[in-house]
Amino acid sequence: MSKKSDFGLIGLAVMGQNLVLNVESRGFQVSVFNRTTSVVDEFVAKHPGKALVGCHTLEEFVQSLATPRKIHIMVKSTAVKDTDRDAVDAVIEQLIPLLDKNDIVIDGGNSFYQTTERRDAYLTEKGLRFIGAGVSGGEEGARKGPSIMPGGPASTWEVMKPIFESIAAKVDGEPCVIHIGPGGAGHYVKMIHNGIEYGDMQLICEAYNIFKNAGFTTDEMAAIFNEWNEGDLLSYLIQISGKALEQKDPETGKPIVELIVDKAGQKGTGQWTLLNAAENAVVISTINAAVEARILSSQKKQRVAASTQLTGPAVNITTDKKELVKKVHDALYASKIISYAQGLDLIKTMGEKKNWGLDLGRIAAIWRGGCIIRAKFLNRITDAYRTNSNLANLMLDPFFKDVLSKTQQNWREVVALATLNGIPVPAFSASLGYYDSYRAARLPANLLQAQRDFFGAHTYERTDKPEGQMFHTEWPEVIG
Ligand SMILES: NC(=O)C1=CN([C@@H]2O[C@H](COP(=O)(O)OP(=O)(O)OC[C@H]3O[C@@H](n4cnc5c(N)ncnc54)[C@H](OP(=O)(O)O)[C@@H]3O)[C@@H](O)[C@H]2O)C=CC1
Ligand SMILES: O=C(CO)[C@H](O)[C@H](O)COP(=O)(O)O
Repeated sequence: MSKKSDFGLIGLAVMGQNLVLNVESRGFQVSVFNRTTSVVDEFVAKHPGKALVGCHTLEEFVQSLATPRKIHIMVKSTAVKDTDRDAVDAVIEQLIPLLDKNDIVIDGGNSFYQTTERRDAYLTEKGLRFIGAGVSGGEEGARKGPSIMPGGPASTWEVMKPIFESIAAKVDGEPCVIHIGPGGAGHYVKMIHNGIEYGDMQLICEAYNIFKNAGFTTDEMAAIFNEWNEGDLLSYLIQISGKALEQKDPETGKPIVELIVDKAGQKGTGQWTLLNAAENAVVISTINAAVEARILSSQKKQRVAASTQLTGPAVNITTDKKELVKKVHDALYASKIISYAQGLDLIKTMGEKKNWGLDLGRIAAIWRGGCIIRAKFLNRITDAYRTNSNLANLMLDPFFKDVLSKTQQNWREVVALATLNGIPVPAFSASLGYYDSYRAARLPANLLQAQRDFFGAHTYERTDKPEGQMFHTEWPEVIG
């Protein structure tokens, strides 16, 4: 073998293959390996003339790479606790004896950030360098330019920067990749990106469900999403929703969306986001609602059985169609802002706790292109944090404050309309509940504190006494 490769990738499934083609297209020679080696042969044969080196063993693969080696692992990740071991660990274990000091191992899969921290410590101890990089954009993004969220030592990032910057999506000439922070910071931010992705998807589905119940045809709904994609809601997920609604089934001629079973899958990143939010006492009610909506959707048999037993109102939506479209647009826009406010609040909280030095403005900027949540309004989020990096909550940025003020009447009407008609809008209403709770100078938690003190002598603070001074009341006995 003459020239050594600049980059190596293990795991030639959909993401791996497309990333390889992307890296190769930027002028790098890439070595590839896959556990099932026939996949290597098929892949290389399918792309004649490209600077690809197909390898049948890991030994051959490692030897084909220039040092320090840059090895990107893109295999199935399933570990959900730092004690779990999965395919990424299996590949790392096989690689370790073959590598030299300072070689770089990158895990580009959707790994849980705590497993990334474990792997980082483990490989560092072995004299190797590790990067846990979240990659978003699906198949198309991987091929044409994803958003990449790498975590790990800044010095290792510097080595990887030329390749990562050349393959990432570009927005206004800026690559959609930055060094997120040390350790598991990159995979952590990717996890929250996915939580936000869940929120966006559920909100779009709730808008669709209202339209459907109001009697809109699938083509009408497609046209609405296509139109929305020209305005404030311009985003990849709105775009693909419009396109999905347009698609007809070749067999029946019916809209394909209406033939798809209403059971949502999920691989885990949304649930991890929920667990992490609970651990850090951060409210992410919109994202929670989105994850739970997928769970309830998957309980199809129970829902079908319950639909014949539990009653609800007959749907009767008489709102003018044009007016309804505007109202739902505003409800979706406002709820989306809340979802991002919550996700970013969680990132901020964890970043501070872990001392990761996260820059929310720069993180929002790399989500503007390449990734699944890419959207026009991420420019506004970027601006908001560039103007005030200490913003307590995205809702308080002047631009978003104004949007929430202007959209809230329609938002409230949509939640009320859906509720009165028995149409579930868990994410729209959770978002509104968050907004109203966050802006309330006084919540009913005073009564809650009284209850706690009543049954458990948990004590409370008083409005007329200094903060931190605790009181207890001798409540009457109620058990006779
Ligand atoms: N699909 C997507 O849109 C996105 C996926 N991701 C993440 O990227 C990673 C790759 O995703 P995707 O391309 O969909 O592929 P999959 O998650 O379906 O993983 C398949 C790949 O993993 C390999 N693999 C599985 N088990 C092992 C093992 N024990 N040892 C070695 N290799 C193994 C397979 O090899 P073999 O061919 O031998 O079975 C194959 O190359 C995942 O972590 C995923 O979560 C991130 C962003 C988007
Ligand atoms: O990471 C991604 C995009 O950013 C993947 O598409 C992810 O697998 C989607 O998650 P889920 O399968 O849980 O819907």
